[in-house]
Amino acid sequence: MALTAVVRIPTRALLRPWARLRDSALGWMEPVGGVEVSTQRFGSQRVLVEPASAAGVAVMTFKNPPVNSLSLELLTELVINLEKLENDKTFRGVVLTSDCPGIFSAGLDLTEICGRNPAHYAEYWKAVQEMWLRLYLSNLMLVAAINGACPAGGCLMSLTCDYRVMADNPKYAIGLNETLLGIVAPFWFKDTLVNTIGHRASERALQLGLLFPPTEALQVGMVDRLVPEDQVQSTALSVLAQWMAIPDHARQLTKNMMRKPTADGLLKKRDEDIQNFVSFISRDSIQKSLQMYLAKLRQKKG
Ligand SMILES: CCCC/C=C\CC(=O)SCCNC(=O)CCNC(=O)[C@H](O)C(C)(C)COP(=O)(O)OP(=O)(O)OC[C@H]1O[C@@H](n2cnc3c(N)ncnc32)[C@H](O)[C@@H]1OP(=O)(O)O
Repeated sequence: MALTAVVRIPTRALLRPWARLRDSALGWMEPVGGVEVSTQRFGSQRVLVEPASAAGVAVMTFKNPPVNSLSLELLTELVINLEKLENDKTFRGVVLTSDCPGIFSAGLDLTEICGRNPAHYAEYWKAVQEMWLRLYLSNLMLVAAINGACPAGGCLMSLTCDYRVMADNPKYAIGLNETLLGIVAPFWFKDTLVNTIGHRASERALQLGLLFPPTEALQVGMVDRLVPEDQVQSTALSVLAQWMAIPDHARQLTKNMMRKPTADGLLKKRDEDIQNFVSFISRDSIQKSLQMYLAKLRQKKG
């Protein structure tokens, strides 16, 4: 990895993220225009990737202030950087964490699913699906270092990891709170939760839109370990060190055996899932609910 070189990601690809993904897969780069990305950190504007001091480990830090909402850009950069890590065979494990104080991720960016047109909803949902599929089926060992609030899509992202370490701060909460917004978590969100905490606990958590404080999240199995806030990342790294002792091929095949049936559920009907999302989110009643929720969030300060 070069230490100082700067590469440029083409502006057109930022505007058309799927073109950019394809271009990235082909190793295509444009020499002029676009966004500067330092290969020193391997990352991009909203997703920093730094090699950890332990060999084979990287830390992926989300930096999309103020709340790390999962905008189209963040989702795209996440997938691109994950792909780069997977292609670079020196990396075996990644810690996912946040640069936004007190917030891991606020979940889906509500401005992406509110007041836009059907084509945008379809493009956005495809990006959400892609994020989930890539993380959920990743051959890398993924550990979430949850250093703040972790609702909805943020929780989903952490649930794709192999292990979750959360800051033991009662101000933070984690869960799939979609029903509180008047929306319904899709079947693959539900499946991911069921695979983590079981059917009965998921049924209750999903219907009530529960956001669990850390102690309850640990009890229900939504996170694996609580530590003081300043030890979240170091603990995640030491967990990874333990997982690294397992031979990769055996662990990867096992992970795939456990997760593939769930991922196949979406892979078999991606287009149908996009259509369902677009028609659901475009309903007037749903748009009204989302607008009211956003307005409440914005009023909090006033
Ligand atoms: C079929 C549909 C399926 C959909 C599936 C998935 C659902 C989702 O993921 S929807 C998103 C659900 N997310 C939430 O409910 C979290 C909402 N946010 C919060 O609870 C708080 O913001 C949070 C605890 C994360 C942080 O609190 P604070 O530190 O107090 O920050 P503020 O609340 O003041 O927020 C700052 C700023 O950010 C805007 N914001 C917050 N969340 C989002 C979001 N998810 N998307 C877009 N924007 C968000 C908030 O409105 C504030 O904006 P300004 O007022 O303009 O500064």
